[in-house]
Amino acid sequence: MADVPSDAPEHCPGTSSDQAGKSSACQGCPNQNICASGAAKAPDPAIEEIRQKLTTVKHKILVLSGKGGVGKSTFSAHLSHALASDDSKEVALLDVDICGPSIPKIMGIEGEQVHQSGSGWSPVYVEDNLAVMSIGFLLSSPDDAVIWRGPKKNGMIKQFLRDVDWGEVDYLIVDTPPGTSDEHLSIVQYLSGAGIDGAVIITTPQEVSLQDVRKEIRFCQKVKIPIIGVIENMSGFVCPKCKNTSQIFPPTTGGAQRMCEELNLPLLGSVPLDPRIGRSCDEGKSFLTEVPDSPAAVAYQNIVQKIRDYCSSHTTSDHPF
Ligand SMILES: Nc1ncnc2c1ncn2[C@@H]1O[C@H](COP(=O)(O)OP(=O)(O)OP(=O)(O)O)[C@@H](O)[C@H]1O
Repeated sequence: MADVPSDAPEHCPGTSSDQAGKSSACQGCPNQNICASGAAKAPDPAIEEIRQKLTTVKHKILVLSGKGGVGKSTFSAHLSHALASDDSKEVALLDVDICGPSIPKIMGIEGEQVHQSGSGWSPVYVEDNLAVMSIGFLLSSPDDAVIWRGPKKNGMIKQFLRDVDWGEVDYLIVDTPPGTSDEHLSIVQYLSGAGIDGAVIITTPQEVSLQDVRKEIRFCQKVKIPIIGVIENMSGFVCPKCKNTSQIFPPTTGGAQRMCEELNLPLLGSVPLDPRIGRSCDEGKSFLTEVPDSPAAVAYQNIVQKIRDYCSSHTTSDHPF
């Protein structure tokens, strides 16, 4: 069968079969989730429509984490702010955390509405050169719960990529939910034509987070997304008075560094824990402009520079799916 992957188990039903990912032969196969999601089936015509739509978007970056609450949305927001601080760059931030959209709050645009224009949905602008799209803008209240199964989430992500009037964009940052869920499979599937520059993976120094990050790394390798690098967030606490650093999560200090060395991945940097980050996020303000000289803001800026450098030295077509 033409659609049986080379690493398939015996009696694999094939990626385009209705039984893909569901038959007894699929149990234990590393491709099971991808096949069951339908992502491996015959290409959806939307992939080509999205490819055409996103020809005006230069760089597409995914922000991933194994665990929730490790600072992924916070980083996505600050990466977007930092990139948009260069007025010559157009930046877009897409929140595909369908069930827990926190980007509108962090970006200070909670309660905003998206509008339909002749060329699609208009995103919400934080600055002239910083556009945001999130399901949070489509809910009647921030407390509304989105309880959707995979196909509905898939449809929403398709619409975000195909029907939003993104315009000319230098960087599209995609904030994802934790783990490797339906949203990840959808985004990978729908961007397979347009291409993804790479993924930034966020972890905390704790072993529980590092363990899940290894799964995230394997996911990227499996779906052939280049990994730009790993960020260790909440990495120590710098006392604002004495400037000494305390490790909050001993004895795992340096865990991300060791994991990166072992897996031959770049560690983009470590961002210390700073309670002012949470405060800025709650107030919808950029921590980078609120406390620009803090060790955490400096760490963010250094990391963002590495991501800029990565994007300018890679083109998406270097990494065809
Ligand atoms: N370096 C940091 N220092 C202090 N607080 C931080 C730091 N990074 C993130 N936070 C705070 O940690 C909390 C979780 O961050 P965030 O919502 O970005 O995590 P997440 O990984 O996106 O979570 P989820 O996947 O569940 O949406 C937030 O309250 C945020 O303000």
